[in-house]
Amino acid sequence: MAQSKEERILNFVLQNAVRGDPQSVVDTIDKYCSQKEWAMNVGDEKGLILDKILEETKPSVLLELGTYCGYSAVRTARLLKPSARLLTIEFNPAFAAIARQMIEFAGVQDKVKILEGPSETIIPQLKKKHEVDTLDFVFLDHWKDRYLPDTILLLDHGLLRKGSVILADNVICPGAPEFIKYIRNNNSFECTNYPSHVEYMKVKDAMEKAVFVG
Ligand SMILES: O=C(c1ccccc1)c1ccc(O)c(O)c1[N+](=O)[O-]
Ligand SMILES: [Mg+2]
Repeated sequence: MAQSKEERILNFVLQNAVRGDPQSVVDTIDKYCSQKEWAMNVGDEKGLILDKILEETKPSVLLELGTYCGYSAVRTARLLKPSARLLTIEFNPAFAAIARQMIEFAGVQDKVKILEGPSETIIPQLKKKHEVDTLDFVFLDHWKDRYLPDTILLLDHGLLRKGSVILADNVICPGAPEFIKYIRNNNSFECTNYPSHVEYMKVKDAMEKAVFVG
């Protein structure tokens, strides 16, 4: 059976990156996806914005929506303190299987747990089933029309606290207009926009940071 693009990305990493070295995994995925096949990783340019906000926030409990091949999970985990934990939700079982292998190869499996299934099902389970109190950091990078309903779910289930940071990818391309309209008009959030480009392309994109102020 023909290999999927995601399998080709994983195999390129297994053959070219250094086991246990998350930076080499990130760099190798960026090399493949910028030179061989485009893929929807947050990428090197927006990845530096993610890095900076993680280093400012120093989160202990993190949630990512949209694991894909595990690029941003590895990129995030490489910056976390040893006791920090990242929960990452992926709807697509094939992507989750690739990400699991990517995360294990990078050696960050002790910090990262993949939760397979729909975000609308898993978010309400975070407190009781996954022992989350509140989230310090949330990275939105899944279906763009889920950004707003899932943010509302996080609020409704008491998963945000004063200072919780939401970082959303792709608020220009493909775009998340309903999310942006809601979050920028809600006094419970302080928003900052970070202009950038779609990963591995010259097309304009941006990330939006929204800090929950209670
Ligand atoms: O929606 C797409 C998309 C649409 C069409 C074809 C390929 C990808 C996309 C593009 C860039 C992203 O950074 C990203 O996170 C996504 N996504 O699906 O979550
Ligand atoms: Mg994205």
